[in-house]
Amino acid sequence: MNVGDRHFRTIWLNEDGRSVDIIDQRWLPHELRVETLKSANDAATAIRDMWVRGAPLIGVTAAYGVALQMRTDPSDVALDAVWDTLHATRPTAINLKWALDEMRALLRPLPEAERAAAAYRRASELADEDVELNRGIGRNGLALIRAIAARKKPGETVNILTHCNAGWLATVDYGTATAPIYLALEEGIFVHVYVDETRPRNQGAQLTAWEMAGHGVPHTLIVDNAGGHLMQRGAIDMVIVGTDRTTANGDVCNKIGTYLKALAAYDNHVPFYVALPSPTIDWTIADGLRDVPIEERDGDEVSLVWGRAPDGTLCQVRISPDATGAANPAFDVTPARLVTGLITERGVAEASAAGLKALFPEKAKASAA
Ligand SMILES: CSC[C@H]1O[C@H](OP(=O)(O)O)[C@H](O)[C@@H]1O
Repeated sequence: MNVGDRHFRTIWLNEDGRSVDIIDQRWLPHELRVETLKSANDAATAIRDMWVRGAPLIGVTAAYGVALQMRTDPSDVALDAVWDTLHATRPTAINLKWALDEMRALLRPLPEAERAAAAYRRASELADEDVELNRGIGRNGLALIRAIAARKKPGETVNILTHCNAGWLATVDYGTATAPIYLALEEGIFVHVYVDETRPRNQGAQLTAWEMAGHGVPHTLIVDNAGGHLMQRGAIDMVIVGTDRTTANGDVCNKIGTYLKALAAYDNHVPFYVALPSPTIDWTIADGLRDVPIEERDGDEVSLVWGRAPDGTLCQVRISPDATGAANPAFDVTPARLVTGLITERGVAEASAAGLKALFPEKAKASAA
């Protein structure tokens, strides 16, 4: 997306043709910092410590991490070791394993001398494919926004709530939940986005709000607990969120707090959509509550908050007593029954095994549902 007059992706090959540049998202919205990953371990750190985050972007970063390793040591042992190292960084987003499996399946049969070039090529392809998948999600989600706009009076706004950041910063470009919003704005539809701050790391307040402001999308930051209140008062026309792993029967794992939004939407008859590229579907599991691993992150992410001090410096402040420990589950699971539809690159699927198989028939045999 454009940042000022410069187009950015979230990750790209450095001009040296070997290292990999990323936007280090920890410092947004206050500073746009680019970091250079020079090794697979750098890529692992960037994923684990959330310099980059978001399921599709995690996958592409891991793919480049494999390429960085193949340039250093293209052996089978190194290939397996880097798969293990990168896979261990974060447990929930299925795109991580999907990308690592893609890379290993490609590289294993190749002579070692050919592996580095093939790995960089494939990582670049995965990045480009992500952009195209998101464009497809955008087109399919746009139709839903158009339909809501058509039921409104001329000039009335379509009010959309989103949780966390499933924007271009969570992918290589365009985003998943935000792709339809960007297209709606470009089409002249009056859209407005309520942005959940999304505690504890505030991906909404820091990242989604930054994206919306940068792209000129009218938006309002709200605390996570305000969404139900707004839905009760008819202020929300639809909810669009992303996902880190959706099961074969449509259970949706996403940032903590998503389930509560889905409950409020269900109770207030607000359409609740989930935007996802097909690599985010885990066809091997059906029961999300039972089978999706939920990442438990450091409690300090709850107790400490980053921000800009009055003197302009970035700092962390503690918001709870030193003696108070904090629990920090990073994701929750929304049962398929609460999901209105899954916006994919191939169309909008019912959140069910049948709905997903109808759009992805080639996955039917592999489906656990
Ligand atoms: C398009 S995937 C975005 C997804 O990833 C976020 O999690 P995190 O920031 O911890 O990587 C969040 O669940 C978003 O919905």
